Amino acid sequence: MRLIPLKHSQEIGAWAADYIVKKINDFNPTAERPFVLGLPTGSSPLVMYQQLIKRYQAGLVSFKHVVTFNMDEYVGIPEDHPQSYHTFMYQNFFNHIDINKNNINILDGNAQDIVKECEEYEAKIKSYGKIDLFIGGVGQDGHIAFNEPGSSLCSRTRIKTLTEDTRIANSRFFDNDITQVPEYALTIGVGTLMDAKEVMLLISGHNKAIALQQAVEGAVNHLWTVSALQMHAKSLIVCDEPSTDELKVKTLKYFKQLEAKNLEVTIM
Ligand SMILES: N[C@@H]1[C@@H](O)[C@H](O)[C@@H](COP(=O)(O)O)O[C@@H]1O
Repeated sequence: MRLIPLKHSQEIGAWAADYIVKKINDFNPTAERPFVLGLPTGSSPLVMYQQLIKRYQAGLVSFKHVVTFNMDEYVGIPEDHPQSYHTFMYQNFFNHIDINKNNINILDGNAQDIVKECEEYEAKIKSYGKIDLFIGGVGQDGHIAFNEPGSSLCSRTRIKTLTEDTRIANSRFFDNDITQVPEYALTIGVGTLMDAKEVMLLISGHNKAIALQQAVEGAVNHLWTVSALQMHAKSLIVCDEPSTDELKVKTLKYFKQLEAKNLEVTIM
């Protein structure tokens, strides 16, 4: 695992955007060989999307040959609901870049046959081989996508019941009214995420400090599904200072030293 400790949350978005742009450009995607990107919603990736749009507008990157798979979607709210993840993605990203609409994949939370919907999502991901880079955030309780505490660390795309904690946290987007927050969501599984070639998480704010601590210093544990990343061959966490409040001083120093060394190698 690589940990990139930055000072402010704004820096996370710029760092992540630069990383993604480099990955896409190095890959040099074509229609026959697209770059496959896994994407999250939430407040954590917002600056990253803004920065990606800026880089697209500046001609630094094209999404023409990029295929995307979103992590999750609420069940039971219309696709055009202001808080659906469909709406979020189009408003904050897809409407502003040159992505081919046929290359966008988001789970349908209103599918008649949920099991089929989830199986087809998994099959579609597999049809591309592997997701090249999956980006995510983390919930305060350590969930990735909507893999709530106790989710199997081998889980695949399926329906999940949202915990009270998650519904309270997400009620800020629903007039602070928990009764408006859906009770279920479709989500990729921890196993689906782990299959990606690379995973990058964006973590900011003091309210995520325990989740980050569990991700980096805790034992691999289904109660903190984010900790599964310790078993991933190529994972990366980009975080800000407040989110590192629960890490040991020694841990933080160690990762900072590693990054300083990385920089030295790059400069040389
Ligand atoms: N399903 C999403 C997660 O994918 C996201 O990581 C989490 C944190 O969101 P935020 O970045 O707004 O704190 O919220 C939701 O639960």
